[in-house]
Amino acid sequence: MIFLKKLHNGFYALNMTFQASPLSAILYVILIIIEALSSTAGMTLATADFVNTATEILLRGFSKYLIYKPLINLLLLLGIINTVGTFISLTRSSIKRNIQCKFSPMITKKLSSLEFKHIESKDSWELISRVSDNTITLLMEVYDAFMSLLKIIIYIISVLGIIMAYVWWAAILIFLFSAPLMWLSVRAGRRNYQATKESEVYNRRVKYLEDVITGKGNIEERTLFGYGNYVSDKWQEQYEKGRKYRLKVSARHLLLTRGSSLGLNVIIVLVALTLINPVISGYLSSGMYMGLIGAIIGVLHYMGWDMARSLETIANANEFMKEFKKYLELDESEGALRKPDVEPIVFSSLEFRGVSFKYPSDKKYILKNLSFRLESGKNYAFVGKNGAGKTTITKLMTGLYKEYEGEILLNGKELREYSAGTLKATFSIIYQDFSKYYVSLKDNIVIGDISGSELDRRICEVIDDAGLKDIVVKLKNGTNTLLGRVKEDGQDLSGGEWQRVAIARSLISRAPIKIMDEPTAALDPISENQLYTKLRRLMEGKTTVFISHRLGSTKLADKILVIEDGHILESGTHNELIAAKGQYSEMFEAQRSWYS
Ligand SMILES: Nc1ncnc2c1ncn2[C@@H]1O[C@H](COP(=O)(O)OP(=O)(O)OP(=O)(O)O)[C@@H](O)[C@H]1O
Repeated sequence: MIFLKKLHNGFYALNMTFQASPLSAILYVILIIIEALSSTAGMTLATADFVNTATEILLRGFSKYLIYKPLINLLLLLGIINTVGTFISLTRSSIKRNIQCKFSPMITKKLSSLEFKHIESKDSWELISRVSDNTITLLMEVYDAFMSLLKIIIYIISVLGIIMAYVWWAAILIFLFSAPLMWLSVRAGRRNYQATKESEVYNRRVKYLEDVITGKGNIEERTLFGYGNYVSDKWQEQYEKGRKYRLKVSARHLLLTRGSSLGLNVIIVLVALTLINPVISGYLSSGMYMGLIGAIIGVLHYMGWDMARSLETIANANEFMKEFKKYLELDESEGALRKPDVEPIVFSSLEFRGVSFKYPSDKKYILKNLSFRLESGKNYAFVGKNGAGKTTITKLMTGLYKEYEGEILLNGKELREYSAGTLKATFSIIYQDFSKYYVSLKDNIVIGDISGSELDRRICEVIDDAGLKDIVVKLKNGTNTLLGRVKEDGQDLSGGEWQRVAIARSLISRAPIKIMDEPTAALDPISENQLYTKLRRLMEGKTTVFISHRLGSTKLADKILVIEDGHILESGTHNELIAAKGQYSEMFEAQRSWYS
C-alpha cells in the first residue's frame, strides 16, 4: 500500500515528462520494449539455436554450412540491439530538451511571482533553491528509472517465462526473492534522499566558506586580516562533517542493496546448478542452457543493481514531488510579473495609522502601533539606531509585505487595494545593498523605467544629475560599456561609482515617491556633499524619503522622523528637534563632536 502511494508521486513526475514531450516519450517506450525483448528472449533463442547447431555439426557431422543461418540471426540481432540503442540515446536527448523548454520557464516564472515573505524566509528559500536547482534533472532521472523498470520487467517476464517452461520452481524462487529486494530499495531510497537534504546544509556552508576563501569580493579584508587559515580550518571542519555524514548513509545504503543482490546471486547459482539435470536427461538442450544462463546473469545484474537504483530514484521522486507540490503552492504575489503602470498616480498623501508588523518567520513585533503621514512635495528623513525598523517601514510602504495590522492609506485608500502595477509605478527605491547589474551602463539606468519614453534624452540628464558624466568619459564605449568583470571587456566601478549608477536609476524613474535608504554611504564626504546639494535641488517639490545615519545630510528635510524600536520617538524639523533636546539632538551633537 505504502509502496503504491510512493509510486503515485513517481507517476506524477512521469506524467509531467509525458506532457512535456509526448511523442518522444512514447517512441522511447517502444524502443525500450524492442531492445528488452531482443536482448532477452531474442538472444536466448538465437544463442540456443547457434550452440545447438554447432554441437550437431561437431558431434553428428552435419554440414558446417548449417552454422551460417544461426550465426547471421545472432549478428542481425546484435545489430538491431545496437541500432535501437543509438535511437534510444537520440530520443532521450530530445525528451530532455523538451522538459527543459517546458519546465525551466515555468519554474523561473513562479520564482519571480513569489510573495516577498517567501524570498526573505530561510525555510522557503531552501525549498525554492532545491526545487529550482533539481527539477529538470530529477524529472529525467525518474523517467529513466521508469524506463529501466519497464526494461527489467520485460527481462524478468521473458526469462522467467522460458525458465518456467522447463523448471517452474526455479522461476518462482527468483520472483519471490525480488519482492523483499524491492522493499529494501525503496527504504534505502527514502533514507538517501533525507540524508542528501540534510547534507545540503553542510554543502551550502562549505560553498559559502569556499567563496570567502577564494572570492574576489573579500580579497582586501582577507589579505589585511589574514584570516585565510582560520576560514580554511572552518571549511575543513564543515567539509569533514558533511563527508562523514554522507559516508555513514552511503555505507548503510550499500549494505542494504549489495547484501540483497548477493543473496540473489546465490539463488541464481543454485538455479544454474539445478538446470544441469534437465540438460543431462536431454530435456533441456545445451544451447538453451547456455542461452538461459546468459539471460539469467543479465537479469541478475538488472535485478540486483539497476532495479534497486530505479526503485530508489522513484522513492526519491516521491519525497521531491512533495516538495515540488509545496513549491507550486507557495503564495504568489498578485500582479508580480506586471510591469509598472505607464502613467503613475497623482500622489497626494501616504499615511500609516496604528501599524504593527512582525515578519512571518518571527513572533516579535518590529513595528508597534506606528502612525505618521507623508504629504506630496515634501522631503522626509527617517533616522534612528540600527535595527529600529526604518527599512521595514519602506518594505510595507511599497507593498512588499501585506500582513500588517492597522492601516496604510495611499491617497486615502488602503494600500492593499492598489494593483501591483500601480504600486511599482508609485515608488522608486534604492536600498543600502543596491543591485549591481553586470550589463551596460545604459541598461543599468534604464532598468529604473523600462516603459518610459524619450529615454536617450533622460539618460543624459540623469547621468549629469547623478554626477556620472566624468565616469562616462573614462568608459571605453561610453554608456554602452559593459559594467562588472563577468565578461572580458567589462569595466568594474568603485563602490561610490556604483552607488551613483543606482541613484541615476532612481532618478530616471517617474515614480512620484522616491525612497533612498543610505543612498550616499559609499561616497567620499566631498562627493556626498555635492550630490546632496544636487539631489535637494532636483527633489524640490517632489516627495522623497531619505534614510540616513549621517544627520548632516538629513538636516534640510521638511520633516525628520526619529524611529526607535518600531515607533516614532519624535518628529519635527531639524531646529525643532534640536530645541527639544531629545534623542535626535543627542545623536546630532555626537556626530558634530567628531568634527569640532
Ligand atoms: N526578513 C526579516 N525577517 C525577520 N526579521 C527581520 C527581517 N528583516 C529585518 N528584520 C529585523 O527587523 C528589525 C528591523 O530591521 P530594519 O532593517 O528595518 O532596521 P533599520 O532601522 O533599517 O536598521 P539599519 O539602520 O541597521 O539599516 C531588525 O531587528 C532586523 O533583524
